Amino acid sequence: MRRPLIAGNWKMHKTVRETLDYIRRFRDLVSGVTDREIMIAPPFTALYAAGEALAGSSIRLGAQNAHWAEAGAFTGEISPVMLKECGVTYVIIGHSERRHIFGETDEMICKRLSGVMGAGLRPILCIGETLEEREAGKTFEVLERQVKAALQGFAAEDLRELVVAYEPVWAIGTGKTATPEQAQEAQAYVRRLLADFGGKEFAEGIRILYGGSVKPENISALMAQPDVDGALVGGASLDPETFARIVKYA
Ligand SMILES: O=C[C@H](O)COP(=O)(O)O
Repeated sequence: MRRPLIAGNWKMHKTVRETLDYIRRFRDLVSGVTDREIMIAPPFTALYAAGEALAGSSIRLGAQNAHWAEAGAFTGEISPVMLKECGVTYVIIGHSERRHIFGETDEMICKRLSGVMGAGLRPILCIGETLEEREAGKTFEVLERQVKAALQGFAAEDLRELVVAYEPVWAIGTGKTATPEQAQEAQAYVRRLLADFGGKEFAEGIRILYGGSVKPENISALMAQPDVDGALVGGASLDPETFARIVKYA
């Protein structure tokens, strides 16, 4: 049985002070929740303070990206070791905004994944097709390319902590959520790709999240799908009350 993971990706939102206010309210709102894992990923600048504010709580801290090296001449990048020091557990890798706005390639994403794994952190690998690719009937082809490229060179036994997030690009920040059936179809396919990579047992143990305009109103129907093991929530994770409602979906 895969334990659900409800993760909030704040993107480039919230100062340190706003992060601390949020955590104070959010901790109380989700204090009774034990049957699912919760994660928030504030911007880098707020991670250290967030890590301290989350001490003693079961809410996990996430980062929105990581470089593959421990240290070096990589202006503007943050290493997995630095994130670990802040109390980070999960790292989002290959988010569509990194791929499409900042030109991150499948090759870079594979290297970032390796840095994250090497530091003992848990990667959340984001994949997903654009609207154009979906309309051209290329969804499965894109997912296959992204999964294979990211996992190239890894052994399945090293990837037991991997989380995959299926985020159709057309559903991100658009208010246009994939239907539960669309999410299930794509995520069942991703699980088949994972089985091809590391065997059925490996694939059955990997959590696959859905991301793209998740809200309190649509989370339950998405979570009812057999291959939807959680959610990666953007906009609706910015308000603690709204995110707590998503976390507490029935
Ligand atoms: O990482 C989160 C996704 O990009 C979804 O964002 P959204 O919930 O604002 O559509």
